[in-house]
Amino acid sequence: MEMQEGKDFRWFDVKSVPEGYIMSKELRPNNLDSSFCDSIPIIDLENTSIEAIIKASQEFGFFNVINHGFRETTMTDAMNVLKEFFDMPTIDRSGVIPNSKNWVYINSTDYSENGVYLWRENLKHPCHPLEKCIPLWPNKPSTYQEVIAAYIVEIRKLSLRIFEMICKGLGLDPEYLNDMSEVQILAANFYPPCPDPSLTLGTLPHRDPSLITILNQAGATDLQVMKDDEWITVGAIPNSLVVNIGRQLEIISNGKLKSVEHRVVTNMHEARRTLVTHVNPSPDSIIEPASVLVSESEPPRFKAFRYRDFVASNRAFGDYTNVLQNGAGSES
Ligand SMILES: O=C(O)CCC(=O)C(=O)O
Ligand SMILES: [Fe+2]
Repeated sequence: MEMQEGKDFRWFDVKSVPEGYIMSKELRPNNLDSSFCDSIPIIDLENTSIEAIIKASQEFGFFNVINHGFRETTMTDAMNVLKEFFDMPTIDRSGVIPNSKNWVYINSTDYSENGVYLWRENLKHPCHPLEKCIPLWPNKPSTYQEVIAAYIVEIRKLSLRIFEMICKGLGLDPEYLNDMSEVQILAANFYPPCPDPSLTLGTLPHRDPSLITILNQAGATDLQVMKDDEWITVGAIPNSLVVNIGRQLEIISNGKLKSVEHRVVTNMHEARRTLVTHVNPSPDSIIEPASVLVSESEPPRFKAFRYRDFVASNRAFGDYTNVLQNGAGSES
């Protein structure tokens, strides 16, 4: 990071996209006007049916949840502390301690995919067991630990409600998913404005390695989901949370629920900040199609594996698997 005349210049303070950030032709979003749409289903949690959640999870793999029961301040405080974190001088954000049981802050040029940098900065840390993890999180801004802990507690409650409905809808024991899951990882992203969004990506197309992921995009757009071979943009609904089905839940449901590709594009005008919580199986759980969903006429479509092995062989958390998967609770 260069310091000139006392100002903390940052990588995105540029008039054109530096070469290192230009995606290959196949990955570039090119025309971003075509696909605006807010048609991922909206689930009003106080007034919904189990069928609506199952249908959304089958057709889109994504839904937008409103009336989720969060106190509004829990959401806004979390987004505010995130803004403060990413606005701090670079030196205060640098918490990368490879292979330690700690948090990682990834500047755009610390990490490249396919040799190209993503247009984002990223903070990740483990969240389970919560009490042990909290003191290891960033302590600048000074309210970070307290505010994010309150957010994680609410996310856990929400994930339990959603899991119970999904279990009922699939015909599983209502506790099936609750018993095997934890809010394990928080990923906070900062996507600054970009001078040419047709050339860059904030996040490459991927499917989540989680059971479900709960995303707070604070009313911003730029998240796109693959539907019928086209990218559709997830609309901005104030105070909503975006839920998506991860690969593990697709497998447990024997393919009934879909884990769908998504990506983040950039925009010229406004920074996007997101708080992403991955609700994952515990590392030693065995993932396989639930036995009640398998029969002679519906054979298992996936083989059983240990979640820990899935993470390792898919490099599911990139270069930081040790830090993130082992977390504070692990002996290893
Ligand atoms: O930041 C976002 O909007 C999405 C990030 C994402 O897809 C992920 O962390 O899995
Ligand atoms: Fe994702």
